[in-house]
Amino acid sequence: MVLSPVIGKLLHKRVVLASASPRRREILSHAGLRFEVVPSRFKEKLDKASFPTPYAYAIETAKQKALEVARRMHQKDLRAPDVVIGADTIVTIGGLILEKPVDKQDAYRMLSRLNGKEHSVFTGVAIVHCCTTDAQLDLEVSEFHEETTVKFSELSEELLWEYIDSGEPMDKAGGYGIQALGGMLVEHVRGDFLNVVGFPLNHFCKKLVELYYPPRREDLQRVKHDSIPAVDTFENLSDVEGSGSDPAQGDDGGGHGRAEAGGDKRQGPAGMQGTDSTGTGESPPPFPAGLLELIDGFKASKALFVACKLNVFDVLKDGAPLKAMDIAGKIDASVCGTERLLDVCVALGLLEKTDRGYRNTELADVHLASDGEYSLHGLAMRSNDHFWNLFTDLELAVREGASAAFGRKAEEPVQSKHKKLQFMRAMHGLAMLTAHQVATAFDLSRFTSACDLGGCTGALARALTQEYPRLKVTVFDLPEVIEHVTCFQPEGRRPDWMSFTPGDFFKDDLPEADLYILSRILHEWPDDKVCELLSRVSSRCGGILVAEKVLEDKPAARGSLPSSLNLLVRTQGRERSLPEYRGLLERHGFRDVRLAHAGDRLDVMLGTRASPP
Ligand SMILES: O=c1[nH]cc([C@@H]2O[C@H](COP(=O)(O)OP(=O)(O)OP(=O)(O)O)[C@@H](O)[C@H]2O)c(=O)[nH]1
Repeated sequence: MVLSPVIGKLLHKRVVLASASPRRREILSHAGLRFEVVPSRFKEKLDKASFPTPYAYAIETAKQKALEVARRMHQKDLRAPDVVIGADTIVTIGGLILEKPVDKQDAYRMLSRLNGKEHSVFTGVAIVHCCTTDAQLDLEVSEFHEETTVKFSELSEELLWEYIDSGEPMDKAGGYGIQALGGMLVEHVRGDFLNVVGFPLNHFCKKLVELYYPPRREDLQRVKHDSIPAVDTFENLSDVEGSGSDPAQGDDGGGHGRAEAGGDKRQGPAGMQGTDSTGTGESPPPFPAGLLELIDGFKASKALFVACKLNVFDVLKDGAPLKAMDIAGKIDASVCGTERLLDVCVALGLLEKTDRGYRNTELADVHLASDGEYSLHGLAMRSNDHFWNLFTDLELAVREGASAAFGRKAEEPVQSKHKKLQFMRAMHGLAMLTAHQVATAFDLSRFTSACDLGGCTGALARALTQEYPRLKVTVFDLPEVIEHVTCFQPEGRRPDWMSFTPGDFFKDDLPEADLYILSRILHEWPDDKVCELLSRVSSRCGGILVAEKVLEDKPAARGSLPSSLNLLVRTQGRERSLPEYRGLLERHGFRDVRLAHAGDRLDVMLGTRASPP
């Protein structure tokens, strides 16, 4: 039985499910779809940091899975199937993406993170239409994602381990299977259940409707865009030639008068099948959803900045949900404006809306309230107050080059106390997120003293002293920075085991150290200044630890692009590749320069030299 008429549209096509997931196979075959299964060989190793959202990552992975199968099948038979379906399911919590656990400990880490909390499950789906002409493969990809929110009960350690020992978590995103034993861990689900299991069937059908029945212009006014047509709207939808009852063929078999001259044939994705759904003789291109999202991206950023500036996430932190009117009162803003801003924050995944009002998502609680240990509120504020304006000069910076733009409106002298603190908060938020990974990227136990040049609030220095209790660490930064470091220390006072020394690393004497650290410093400067700084440290130490996002050989990863433009509008510096960093370090006597990844946003290089006599 085929309940959904759009599934019927695929019945006479050669459909391939590019997935090894038994759940996806089951969901689609229960829906009446006939297909072959060809598991994808695509390695799920895309750089998560290079995607603007977790779902963009899931969509891209789904797409690559499907494309790999389409291309492989085409190569083998010189004929690809008509349609290849790929999917990828991920779990996100607190900004982290969880996939399938690699072992029991990993499953334990995942389930402990989810324990007692709410998280999101995203499935990205790609529907690839293939067309082979003269042995040439032409592919058209349609993609979408679905989000479902799942809340776990508070679970005991014993129960978690019992569940892990059942073996169920191992091949499941986030380490649980909601359809089986894992269902017992779940308190509630908001959204499509099957999406959690691995395939958002409902959205898939809507997408097929969009692809196979693009609305005619006159219908646009009366058909709600995203609804699945009722079964009686498209009766007898067989693709069999001469069936005579496809409404697209223009007879009256339930076709509801769609037979006008030049009417749409509604056979599938317009681009692939030359369908004329506009009546103008030209096929409309695929809907450029990603591009539109990009065009609107600045509005999303600004909404986030304004919500931070108005302290929306502070008002809602750890508290009961509040209605728009109450929030408006607390942030001193209009009710209608506040409500719109709150709804946008819901759409962006920063807030949740329930019958009782709005509340922070975990992401907002951890990163957007101003007082958390891992708060990025300072970074959002600096982006709003400083980078936003600088980016209005991007065109000029591109036309004239960094050196011409630099100095005109570039880096502001960090003048007022407010600005200084905002700068430090932004740096502190970023450093806190990566400090542990930078500190542990290499074994530094052979060094006895370290100096973090431009170490700002000492976030990295603190992580180093925690990792190497015998390491004596000095933070060296400008006097106007050192003046304010105390308020960033957890105990509200400077710790005894670290020292802070004020100075300018281009001009003043540097503290003696065995290891010099330059974290996010070198990219701020052009090569001549980098050389000046490296020659100041090279003769005095046994090693150098440099933390930067290293440009890869392939076209720049998306994650490093905004930073690269940031440097263009703001400084004369630039991001560099590993050979470039290696060249600079080797020129100053550092040998054996090694690279380690410290998470998605930062890489660490360690270079050593024979200790000075
Ligand atoms: O509650 C549940 N949550 C998730 C699952 C299953 O988890 C996996 C997710 O992994 P992925 O999307 O990478 O898919 P694979 O299994 O590796 O198959 P592919 O060949 O398509 O890459 C998926 O199987 C979900 O069904 C679950 O069962 N319950």
